[in-house]
Amino acid sequence: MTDRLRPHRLRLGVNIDHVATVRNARGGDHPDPVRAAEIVASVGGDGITAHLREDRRHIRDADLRRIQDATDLPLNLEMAATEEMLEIALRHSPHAACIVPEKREERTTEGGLDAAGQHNHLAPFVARLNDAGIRTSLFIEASERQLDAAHRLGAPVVEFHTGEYAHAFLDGDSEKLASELKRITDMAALAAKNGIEPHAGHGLTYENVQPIAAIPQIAELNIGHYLVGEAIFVGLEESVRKMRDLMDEARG
Ligand SMILES: CC(=O)[C@@H](O)[C@H](O)COP(=O)(O)O
Ligand SMILES: NCC(=O)COP(=O)(O)O
Repeated sequence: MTDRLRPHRLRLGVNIDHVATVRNARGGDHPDPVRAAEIVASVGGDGITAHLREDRRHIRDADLRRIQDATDLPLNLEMAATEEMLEIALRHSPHAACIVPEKREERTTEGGLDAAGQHNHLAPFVARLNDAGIRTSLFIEASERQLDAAHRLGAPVVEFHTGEYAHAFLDGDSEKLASELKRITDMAALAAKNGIEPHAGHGLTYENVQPIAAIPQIAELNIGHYLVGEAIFVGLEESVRKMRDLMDEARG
């Protein structure tokens, strides 16, 4: 059996946003995120993730169709819960859409979506994406309250924001790291028990990925900034391949 057909293989979605960040720095068309998507496909990545931010600071509208045309890999579109983004998602019909919180002035996605506090706002977005056959995911903190809200909203997938875990790792705060890992581990088990597929991502690196990858219920990791950063030194093929190997090693 080839690796990609293994029943419980942890999927790697590669977020190519920051290839577009570098492109946009000079306003031209190099480096092209489409070329990155093709490389990800050639080295066994399982999906492409792209966050079309409202301010278009990296991925732009035209990139989406070009990515979809260039590879057969499933596209996971990260999007804010706005009418504009919903219309774009419905028009492009990606394999998956992950609803993320978005603040115009933030440097990156700072926390999880408040699915519990925004139930009434989010419900029509989840319903319309689900109705269109797009696998809807909510990018939430690993907490019982948010997971329960995702369940009530009818989201088939959640992605746990691993930013706090990644910060604790960087800070060398072993107590916080252990409690973040426990929180994600416990919530992954609860999600799976409730029939929700748990994913994880944000701030994952070669150094911190394995404890997260080892959580048995987690079906997919979405990793971007670090892989693109490493690619500057070793190339995207090599950075994706090494991440893949580390994930496989963690799963045993
Ligand atoms: C939601 C999320 O975590 C990703 O979108 C990722 O962080 C890349 O985009 P930004 O760097 O713009 O947040
Ligand atoms: N949803 C998380 C993601 O797509 C990638 O986050 P990062 O690795 O760029 O921090």
